[in-house]
Amino acid sequence: MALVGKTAVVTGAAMGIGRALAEILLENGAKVALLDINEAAAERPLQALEQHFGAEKTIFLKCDVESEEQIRAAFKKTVEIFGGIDILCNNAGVLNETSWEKTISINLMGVIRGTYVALEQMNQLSGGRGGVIINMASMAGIGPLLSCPSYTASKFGVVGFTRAMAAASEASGYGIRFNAVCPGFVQTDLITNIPVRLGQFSNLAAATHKLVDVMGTIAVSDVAAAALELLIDDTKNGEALLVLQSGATYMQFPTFNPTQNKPL
Ligand SMILES: NC(=O)C1=CN([C@@H]2O[C@H](COP(=O)(O)OP(=O)(O)OC[C@H]3O[C@@H](n4cnc5c(N)ncnc54)[C@H](O)[C@@H]3O)[C@@H](O)[C@H]2O)C=CC1
Ligand SMILES: CC/C=C\CC(=O)/C=C/C=C\C=C\C=C\[C@@H](O)[C@@H](O)C/C=C\CCC(=O)O
Repeated sequence: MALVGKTAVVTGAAMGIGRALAEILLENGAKVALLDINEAAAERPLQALEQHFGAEKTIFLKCDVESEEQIRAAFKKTVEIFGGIDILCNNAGVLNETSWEKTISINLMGVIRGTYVALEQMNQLSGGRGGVIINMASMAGIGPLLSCPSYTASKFGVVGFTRAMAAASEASGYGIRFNAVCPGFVQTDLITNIPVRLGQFSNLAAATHKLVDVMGTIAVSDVAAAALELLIDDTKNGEALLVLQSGATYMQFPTFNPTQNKPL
């Protein structure tokens, strides 16, 4: 799908990976609605994006992905201003093992809420234009991160939800592709103050820092570049793209033959 003239919604767009996603979408000619709970944090990045790409190409909408009402209002405003939605990047997420409910509500349920509200606008079966939805998972959605069990659960859920939605969409004719991005450690605020973020698992902070040292970190631009391939390539549906310092790799998952109930 060519991005020129398309409309994208990015959640958690005020900083980090979400801001990088917004930038690469704008660089490729899309209009972008930047959604975030943190309006103050979005102010300066938005000014910079407006100066570079033009104010007519971007809007910021305050939105808490824990609220279906706020998501629906933001999507409605986006359609009013830009005429429709072609792309959704469910990116907002937190790392907070002290409050596992919050982690699940934002990281997993926020992706599900955003997807289901977006279907009301994007699904070709209900008059939408179709398009593509990218869900920001993590390498911790491919393999468990011992110091972050609830975060890991949220990201495994994002990968599973994405792959199931991709299959449902293809079988039903939604005209929407669904793909997950699974980065390793990325240089953002989310991986600062790790011990505080680990809550009852803070005893595993040293092991986590060691993993960061061994695996290294990547830049937000590396994640955005990997996501771009999933946005543009119309053959990509149901993928989980692992993004590490060594590059991006499409994960292979076992397929089961229900009649034999064992991996093929
Ligand atoms: N930083 C990393 O190492 C990795 C991050 N990820 C994922 O990437 C996504 C983005 O994370 P980062 O850019 O690293 O973090 P970040 O902390 O830099 O940015 C997260 C953004 O989401 C926003 N946000 C938080 N809760 C929200 C809510 N309820 N509603 C709306 N917006 C909300 C924040 O205000 C912030 O602007 C997250 O889903 C995270 O789990 C995945 C793999 C690695
Ligand atoms: C402390 C920072 C936490 C959250 C940010 C985030 O999402 C970073 C995740 C980065 C790495 C996660 C690594 C998990 C590693 C273990 O699960 C190992 O079992 C390896 C996992 C998968 C290997 C993938 C493959 O098959 O090659």
